[in-house]
Amino acid sequence: MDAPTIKSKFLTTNNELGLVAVGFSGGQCKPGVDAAPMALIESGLVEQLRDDLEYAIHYDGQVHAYTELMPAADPDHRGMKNPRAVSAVTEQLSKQVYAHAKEGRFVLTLGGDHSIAIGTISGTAKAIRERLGPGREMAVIWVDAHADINTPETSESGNIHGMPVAFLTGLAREKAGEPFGWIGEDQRVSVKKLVYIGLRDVDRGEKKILREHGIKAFSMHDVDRHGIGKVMDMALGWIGRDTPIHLSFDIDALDPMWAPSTGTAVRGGLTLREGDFIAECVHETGSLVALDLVEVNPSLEEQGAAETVRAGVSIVRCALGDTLL
Ligand SMILES: NC(=[NH2+])NCCC[C@H](N)C(=O)O
Ligand SMILES: [Mn+2]
Ligand SMILES: [Mn+2]
Repeated sequence: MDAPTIKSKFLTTNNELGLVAVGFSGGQCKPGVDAAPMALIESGLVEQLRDDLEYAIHYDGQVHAYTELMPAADPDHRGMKNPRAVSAVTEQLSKQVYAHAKEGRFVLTLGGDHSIAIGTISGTAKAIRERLGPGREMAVIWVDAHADINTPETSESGNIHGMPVAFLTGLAREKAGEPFGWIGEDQRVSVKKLVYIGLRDVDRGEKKILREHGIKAFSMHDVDRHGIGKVMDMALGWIGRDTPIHLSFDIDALDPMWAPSTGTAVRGGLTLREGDFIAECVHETGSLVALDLVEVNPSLEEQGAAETVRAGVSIVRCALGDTLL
């Protein structure tokens, strides 16, 4: 197979990829999502990226569980569960992702629950700001059944995987000394540069936030009305050309028919092809600088675990330039 021709114009090295495997589940309550990176890697993802898609892969060979960072005690804070654990993991992950992005590598992070995006997006946002200079902001495409934009106060669950976007946009903030006080201005992204695709289970408080801040969101209703092709044109049009893109893909954006093994499955989702198509379109922009794949939980719906892993591998391949022909 020929090497893919489009790789990101924002990377200094056109085929180098930093891979971070994050075996962390503390942003929600169900064990098992920490096993996803190993399951994805065991299914041959790394070899496929190296041999089929011709990336030079920088990977430390570890699934990070960050056990050395786990606090002895972690009482709730502003209603958040495991705040210090999630904070410690995401702060460390942010440095790892930043180090890859700073070298001009594409950064692929395999989660883990979606709280880890606090680490990944803060890391790329900082590196991109430094590399492109002031005034150049990164965009985020968040593909998910959920908006994950609860503040600690609006959240009904206290699970931090439902809050990463609030911390990353500064809608939720903490002071120095509080768990998420480490997130600095240079690590945040603008609500104007955020686009959602696939939403269908958004909490009441989140809907209010989306409305009040004019956040661009394409729900499943929009996908049904316009088709995924038009939705992608609109989503990418909103972001504009020449803006680096971080794609954060929650596998629960897909319908449980294709991805049943995930902690908060919601019916009425994207088909496998629609998910792959989103990833293909984002790749085609030539602006993709990082990808997260999160919320695969091989221990749930064991019948469907292999299929869910396969769906995850497919999304990653498409985002990294795999083509059908
Ligand atoms: N990353 C996810 N799967 N998030 C699900 C979030 C569900 C719900 N909105 C909450 O705040 O708890
Ligand atoms: Mn979700
Ligand atoms: Mn999510």
